[in-house]
Amino acid sequence: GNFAFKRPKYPPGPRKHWLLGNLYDIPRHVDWDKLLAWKREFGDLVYLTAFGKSVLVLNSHTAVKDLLDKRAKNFSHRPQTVMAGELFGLGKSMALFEYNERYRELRKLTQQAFSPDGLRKYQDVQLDIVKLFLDSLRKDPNDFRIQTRLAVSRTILAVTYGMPVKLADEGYIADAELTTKTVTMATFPGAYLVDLLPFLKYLPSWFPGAGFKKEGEYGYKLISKHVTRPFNYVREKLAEGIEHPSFVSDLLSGSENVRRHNIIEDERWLEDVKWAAGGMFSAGVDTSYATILVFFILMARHPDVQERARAEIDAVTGGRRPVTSEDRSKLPYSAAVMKEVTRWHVVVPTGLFRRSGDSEVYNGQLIPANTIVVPCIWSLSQEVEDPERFDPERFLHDNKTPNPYEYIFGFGRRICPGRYLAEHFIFLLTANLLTFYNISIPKACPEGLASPSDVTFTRTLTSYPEPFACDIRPRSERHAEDVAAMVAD
Ligand code: HEM
Repeated sequence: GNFAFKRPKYPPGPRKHWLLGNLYDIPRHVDWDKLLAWKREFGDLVYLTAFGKSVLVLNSHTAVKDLLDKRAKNFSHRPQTVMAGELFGLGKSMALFEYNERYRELRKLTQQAFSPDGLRKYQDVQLDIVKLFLDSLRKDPNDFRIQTRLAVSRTILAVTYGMPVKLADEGYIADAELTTKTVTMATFPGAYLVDLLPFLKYLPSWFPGAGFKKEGEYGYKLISKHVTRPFNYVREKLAEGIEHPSFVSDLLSGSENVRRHNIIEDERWLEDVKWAAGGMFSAGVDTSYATILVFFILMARHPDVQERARAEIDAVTGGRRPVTSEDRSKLPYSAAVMKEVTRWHVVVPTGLFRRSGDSEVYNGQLIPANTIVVPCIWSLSQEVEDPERFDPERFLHDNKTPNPYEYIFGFGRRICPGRYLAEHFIFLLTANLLTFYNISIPKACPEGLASPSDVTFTRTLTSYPEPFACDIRPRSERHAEDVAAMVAD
């Protein structure tokens, strides 16, 4: 036979321009409509190339499982981006860390610290933060977006660094916000020209057009400070013999693994833990915040769902005390609501991109080395009946509907380590919100704010609703008093 001359077959994709390849097909925004159109046209795998770079979009549960789970060894790398990874120094953060032995050690300990067991010790502080949140809505309900973000930020800082709420508010959150903004801008591949043309990084920063280098230097300083300051806070406390439970103190002092390997004072280990911790804020705040905002929107739009969830909660708690972690297993309808919220609008629609290490043949098709792999979580979320309908019922009777918690957090060895924390805190905040407040569509929206009934979503790596208004009122005078009393003592 002539099999020796067979040319490799690449997965299907949009037709390529003779010179530019798919340059103009590669979306500049996270465009889920286009991704879905490709899925309809080309199927589970969609392949694009431009300038010797290749991109593979994965559109089905099977494709994701086959490549990211079963062939994890080859598909757990991240793309290397010059701006974020090199110039900003973010290559040291967990989300961009090179997939190697050092990463795996760090990952293992991180997963222990953020496991349901490891997180139990933060239940009280999370509830305290939720109470402050509820109280803030009593005082100024129109501030709900800022207050949501604040509650999530406080939680991440409390769990990562053991930082008390007051200190977090005064010293750290503003800093962290600025840093997150800078990081976000730099992490969408193609956001900066230097990521397409990496040799540009060798230009001196005074060179015309090399503004990105100045930006890089500015970003690097900003990020280092943001990462170092709270880390030093924990180390100082540890040196004074004060140990607030936290992710960092777990990794620096508590873990048996660390003691066994005698790496506590290893400079490199300190550096790794510092950057792993530093990345939690930008990875955890945006995503959790966006999810809670989607919850507000869907509750305003679906008063019947809201009422039913509330009735379920009241039946368990009596409706006068805050919902706690222990109540969670007794609230199946509320759990279905949260699943459907996360499915209905996937806040990380394209997942975090991966990269293939070596070339690989899958179902007879060639995936070259260094291909950027996009696990299209949005596509997975649409594999249900009538995907645009918001319907928590689909998780109650029909257990054939895939559980969103098994895909919205990513896959395999790089799956989101913060998933249990996110799930738990979002449950606590939303269940308590329903216990004490009614959420509805406002009669009129202030200038510049959309209504929950027609709000649109940003087409960014983490996708949020555009600014919107919501009508949020205590269920009764009595509920308002209960909230006030909760924070008084
Ligand atoms: C609703 C909330 C959240 C969603 C939807 C979410 C989603 C994701 C996704 C899709 C990934 C990519 C995983 C992959 O490559 O397959 C990821 C990674 C990551 N997430 Fe989350 N996340 C959330 C909350 C959090 C929180 C609260 C934290 C921290 C406390 C966190 C920390 C991280 C980190 C460090 C990574 C990088 C993991 C690695 O590359 O090893 N996330 N997340």
